[in-house]
Amino acid sequence: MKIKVCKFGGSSVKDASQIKKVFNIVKSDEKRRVIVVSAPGRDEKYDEKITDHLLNISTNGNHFSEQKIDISSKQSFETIIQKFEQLCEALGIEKKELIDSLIKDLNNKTLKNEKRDAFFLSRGEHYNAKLICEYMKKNGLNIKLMLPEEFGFILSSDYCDGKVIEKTYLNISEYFNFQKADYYMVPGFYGITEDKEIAVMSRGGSDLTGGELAYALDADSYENWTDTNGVYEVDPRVIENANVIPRLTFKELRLLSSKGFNVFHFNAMLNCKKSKIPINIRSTNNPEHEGTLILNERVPMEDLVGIAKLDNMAAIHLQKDMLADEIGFTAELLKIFSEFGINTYHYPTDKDDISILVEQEDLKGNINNLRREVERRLKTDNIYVTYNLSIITLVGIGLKENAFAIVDAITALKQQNISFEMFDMSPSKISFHLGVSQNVSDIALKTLYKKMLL
Ligand SMILES: Nc1ncnc2c1ncn2[C@@H]1O[C@H](COP(=O)(O)OP(=O)(O)O)[C@@H](O)[C@H]1O
Ligand SMILES: N[C@@H](CC(=O)OP(=O)(O)O)C(=O)O
Repeated sequence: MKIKVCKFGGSSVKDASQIKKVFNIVKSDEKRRVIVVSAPGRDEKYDEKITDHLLNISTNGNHFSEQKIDISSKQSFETIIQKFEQLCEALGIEKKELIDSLIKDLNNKTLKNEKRDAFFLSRGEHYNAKLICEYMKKNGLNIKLMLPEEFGFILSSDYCDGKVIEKTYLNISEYFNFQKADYYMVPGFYGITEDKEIAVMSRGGSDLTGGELAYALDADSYENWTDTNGVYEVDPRVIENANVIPRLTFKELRLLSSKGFNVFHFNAMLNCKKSKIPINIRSTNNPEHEGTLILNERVPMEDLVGIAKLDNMAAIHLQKDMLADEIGFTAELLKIFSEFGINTYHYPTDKDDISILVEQEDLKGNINNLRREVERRLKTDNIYVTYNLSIITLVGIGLKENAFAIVDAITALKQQNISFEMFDMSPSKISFHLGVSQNVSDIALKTLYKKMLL
């Protein structure tokens, strides 16, 4: 029997009643054998994720104070202990050993800088998996806890942005052999470096753990359980009552999730795509719903499947006469951005101009030096920046056959008097991007949704 790997996100394991739902979901399909869990997410009482509280302790309160959130490191410590105590009590788990060990970890004084952050960040998944595994065992499941540090989920030494190392796949296929247990429980998000130190992947990284396990075990499918019925045509926080997209290709979801659909970590699907393992995004709160199925291919019934929006972007405009004739100009420009560690999104260009779209946050404290460096190396005539932009991305493999869809989009915006700052079509012709001022971005999204998807 081919098994299913199931990842339950923070919202699915945030409290005892959610964990009970997880247990029922696991039991209701005999293929669901490998369970990946996140740290507890936000709940009715706590506005911040346990993972953020952990980072707040590691950084001595800086993590929240930088975001102007008034929670001290001591308060984070108390919140975490309270959360795990409550979980143990509500699930009937013996708490002393787990809480003592958690307190010991949270008092760690030996690790420094990134290694310390990574270790603290990982503790939410570590203890939540222990606890949920205990609960499932107590309720009759023959389940074994598989810790990344024990079976060898090996990451590169970028402690807070670790990348999976090839050896991990061999380790998984060797250890997950179902000889001593029927089910395996794995904490997501973290792994261990070759030097045996804890590292984490990027935020949202439990999705990655699930994707890598599904790939290494050649799973039947990878189920990603969250708090929405699937992937909606537009962000449900901006537009209520949008439809769930039943089927999407990997490419479509990758484009949408890199442009604002943060329902799923877009790197988590790379290997599943390679092995044609379908990903099913489903709701723990509504397991009857079939959710969204992500596949290698699908036959498009429509032009457009989804519209994503990415806020807090900035465009850096550069002008220089005949820059397009200078071989290597764009390459050198992008090199400068990469030297500053700034990720670039789009770069519409013309004979004398080029604009580079970046995340606004990345310019903080960098912009003056960046400007000087560009002027020095590329002798530009003028550089200016437009802040507070939003990128609206329209995606669908059907668009390839109907590029005129863009006419409908622009007409709809014109009728609402919404002008746009930038337009760009992807080379694959399955997505196009519109840059609008952020203060009209919600209304622009609603307008496009009504015209093109409703
Ligand atoms: N198009 C979309 N479809 C579904 N959810 C979306 C979309 N865009 C953004 N989201 C957000 O993604 C959230 C789920 O992701 P996340 O909070 O990481 O879940 P989890 O806790 O399960 O890992 C949803 O609650 C929703 O607010
Ligand atoms: N807990 C980690 C990893 C993760 O994947 O979480 P979630 O499933 O809640 O997105 C984070 O907050 O980044």
